[in-house]
Amino acid sequence: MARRPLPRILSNGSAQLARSRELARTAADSATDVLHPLITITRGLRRLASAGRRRWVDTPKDRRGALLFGVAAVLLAVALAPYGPLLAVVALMAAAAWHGRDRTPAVPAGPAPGQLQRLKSLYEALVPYFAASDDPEPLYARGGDWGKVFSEYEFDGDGRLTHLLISYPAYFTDAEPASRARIEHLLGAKCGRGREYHFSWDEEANQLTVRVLAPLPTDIAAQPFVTAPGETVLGFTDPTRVQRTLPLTHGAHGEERTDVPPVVWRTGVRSTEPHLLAVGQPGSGTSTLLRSIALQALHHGDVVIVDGGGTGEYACLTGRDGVLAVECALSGAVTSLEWAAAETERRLAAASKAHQAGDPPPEDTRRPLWLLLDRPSVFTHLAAADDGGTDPQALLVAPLRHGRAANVTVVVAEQFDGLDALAAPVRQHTRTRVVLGPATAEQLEAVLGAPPHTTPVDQMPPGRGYARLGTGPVHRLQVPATPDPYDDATSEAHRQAVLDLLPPRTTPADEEPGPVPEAVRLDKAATEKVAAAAGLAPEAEVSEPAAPEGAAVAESSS
Ligand SMILES: Nc1ncnc2c1ncn2[C@@H]1O[C@H](COP(=O)(O)OP(=O)(O)OP(=O)(O)O)[C@@H](O)[C@H]1O
Repeated sequence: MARRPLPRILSNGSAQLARSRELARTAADSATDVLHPLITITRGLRRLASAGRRRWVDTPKDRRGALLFGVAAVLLAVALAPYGPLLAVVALMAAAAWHGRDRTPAVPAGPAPGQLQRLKSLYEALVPYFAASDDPEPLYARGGDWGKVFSEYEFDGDGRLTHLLISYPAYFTDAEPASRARIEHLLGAKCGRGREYHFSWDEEANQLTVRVLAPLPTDIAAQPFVTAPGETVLGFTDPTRVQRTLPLTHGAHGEERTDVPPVVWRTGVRSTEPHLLAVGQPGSGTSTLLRSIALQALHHGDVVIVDGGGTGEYACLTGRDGVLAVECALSGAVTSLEWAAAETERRLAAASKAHQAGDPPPEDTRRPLWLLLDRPSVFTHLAAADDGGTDPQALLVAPLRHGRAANVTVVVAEQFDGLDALAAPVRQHTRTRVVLGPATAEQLEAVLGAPPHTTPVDQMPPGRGYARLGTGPVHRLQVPATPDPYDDATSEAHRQAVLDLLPPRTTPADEEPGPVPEAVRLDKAATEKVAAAAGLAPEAEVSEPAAPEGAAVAESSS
């Protein structure tokens, strides 16, 4: 069957359209070239006129007459002078041309020579990772065109890259973490060490965006944070993934004000990750994080602290309103956690009775109770050494499992080498995770459950690390400086910031335990261990769970 020819408009209409568009564009370009001097002079006249108007408006009313007279005299002189009007017009045009010139700074045509060298070497470094020998049109090839793959780039004043958009071939295995990690490692090294980079992979468009992250602020001290009940600020992060900001003071004496994106952890009945595990090397700042959490928790709740480190880092909290116990010894830890387990069950039973009766949960089940455990693995080892000794972690099962409904929150801080000693329920129920201080990629992934999207930094300041709430994104984190105010090395401003946040003391002055020298504390722990080994009864016994409000301070650190 013979094919009917396509209608004319369909066969060559679009070609004609394109040709006319091209003609119109050329005509417009030529017109712009011809009219350019006219456009410049018009713009200049407009600018001169508006400058004259401004001058007139700025002149005080009593001097306007003199100004008008001056202008009229000049005009008269010009009009009477030979060739005056002609010279005046020429001068005016020259002034207009000068003022009307285009003042937008010329955009550099491309990168400076040093920057070009960096881009070229980065391209060459990526070739082995992104090239395939059987690709007929390779994006990456030795001596290839870097301009095709780096569509956006920015440099800082020192000529180092701060932003880069990289295109890569579709066959690159960007869904595999190992492949991504190789590229991220290479880019981190080639773009300059000592800075942190954020990588954002767009698998659909086959593009990778690299951004340099500004360092997180390290001079933010503990302070009252503007949060709702049930919210705890773990620290501060980048604005990339967190939209909310907190108004804060910072600087050596808290003299500056700033808005910083926080990592906010929600606890309580509606929380999906009601317990927290913080891990780090010794000295990485996990105790500081626990202290920061305790100071925030004390606004609305009660706190029990179990300190396996035994260095008295929580002594400042002893005897304060809402602090039910600060335990540094195994027997005290067991006693307090037995009480906490019983209290959790009591709260559950009371709440369920109220539900059945159609009443709201009783008031004494709603006040948040916080169990903060620093290095519980130490007590686990001590309990194992004591034949038949109770492991405090075993007492955490009820608070961990039912804490959400009973308003009981468990926070555990542990060092990397003590992670193996953590009980299964602790690992299973602590779904908010924090890693502070230096950590390998494997350690980060093991604790957080996902790798961070940023390169590790060479020098980790104390309190710096990563946080992940449940299955959410991994955030960079800087914990607010919340030092032990009894530590001599603490700066006066930070010490005062913590002292200002401490609740008033509830223990009478003569019973106040006060800060205890480390040697005494350790002696006591050792004595108890021996006593327990000899089958002696623990020194403090709490059989009934006391009501949290106004509860006596269970003190084992004095
Ligand atoms: N967020 C922070 N900001 C400023 N300094 C911090 C921060 N966190 C910790 N530090 C400082 O780092 C040091 C160690 O902190 P911290 O005692 O909290 O670490 P740790 O992990 O508990 O170590 P350890 O278990 O050995 O005591 C302290 O001198 C503390 O002041």
